[in-house]
Amino acid sequence: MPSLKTAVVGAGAWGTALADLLARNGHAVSLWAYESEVAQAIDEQHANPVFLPGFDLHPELRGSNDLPRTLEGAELVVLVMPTHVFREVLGKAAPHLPPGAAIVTCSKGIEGGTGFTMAQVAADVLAPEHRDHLAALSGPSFAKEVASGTPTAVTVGSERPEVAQKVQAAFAGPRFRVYTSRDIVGVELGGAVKNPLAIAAGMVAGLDLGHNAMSAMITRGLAEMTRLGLSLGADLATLAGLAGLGDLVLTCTGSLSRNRMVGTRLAKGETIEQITSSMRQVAEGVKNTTTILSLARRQGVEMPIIEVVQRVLAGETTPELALDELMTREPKPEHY
Ligand SMILES: NC(=O)C1=CN([C@@H]2O[C@H](COP(=O)(O)OP(=O)(O)OC[C@H]3O[C@@H](n4cnc5c(N)ncnc54)[C@H](O)[C@@H]3O)[C@@H](O)[C@H]2O)C=CC1
Ligand SMILES: O=C(CO)COP(=O)(O)O
Repeated sequence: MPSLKTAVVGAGAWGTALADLLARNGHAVSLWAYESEVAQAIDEQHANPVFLPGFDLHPELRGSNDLPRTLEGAELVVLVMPTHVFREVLGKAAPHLPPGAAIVTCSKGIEGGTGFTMAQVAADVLAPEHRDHLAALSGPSFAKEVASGTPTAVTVGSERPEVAQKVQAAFAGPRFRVYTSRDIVGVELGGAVKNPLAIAAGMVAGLDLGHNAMSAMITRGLAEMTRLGLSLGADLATLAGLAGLGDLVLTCTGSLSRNRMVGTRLAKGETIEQITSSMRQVAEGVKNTTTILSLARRQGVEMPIIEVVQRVLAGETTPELALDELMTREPKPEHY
């Protein structure tokens, strides 16, 4: 793979881990950070003590707080902003995107109001000549594990196979396996929907409800993800793959998940305000539960687990009552 001039936009844990991976793959990477102190630490100390503490970053990785300079001449642009600021930051980046650059979304969520995935937001914001170069990368991938170099496999979706293959080649390495897919909607939807489901799984864990309950939560969560995905044109195989089931299992069972941790803390009696005010990192499920539910209602799709998560987050019920409520819903066939 030839070395690509690469811009990574967003220096949270995931943007930093991906930028480091791309630099290790021999690309010339510039990482834009929203906070100037984060940009400076990346550039000068080769570290991100705020969002990815404890890792030495590649010495050639450049940090910057200047978006136009970060994007100058980029052949690959990797977008990793939290979803609630995605449109705003991309709007600022748009005039500086070089023509022909592959543009990859790596954020996991659905935009409020529009119900768009992040690649759909990008298609909405960007000039028509950029739209043919869009891709989305998603799958079971905790930033800390990717930064440690433990084996990880993800999927990159694009309507254009040549774009997916370019992105695949740029990211792939002996510890980071990348599959391609034409189903960009399915790839993005899996990553978005698993976040509120991981909050539910955290509640199951926090209440010590046992392994049976966790397995039921994951499987019925997958049913909700699948119903919504199919209604939006996603492929069943994508939802059963890395970006769907794979990421759902990881975040529902992995102690590194921020969304799962939110659910566990809710179950232990903290309020959502107490939890979010104690975190600088983003747990996308907190804001995205409502955006996903609105999308589901628009599609006429039932998502009972995500509905109770929304009511717990709104303070309308407790995790105990919410989980009881799920168990006592009207009896029905498993598949309908
Ligand atoms: N951390 C992980 O393991 C993974 C995260 N993701 C996704 O990546 C996206 C980014 O998450 P992380 O990198 O983990 O972030 P993070 O939670 O580590 O850090 C928060 C990020 O938000 C940025 N930020 C806060 N306010 C901002 C504003 N007003 N404008 C622009 N940026 C602002 C911060 O600069 C920082 O980059 C999310 O959608 C997340 O779901 C996807 C896969 C793995
Ligand atoms: O998306 C992730 C792993 O694939 C990270 O999950 P959390 O945002 O819940 O930490």
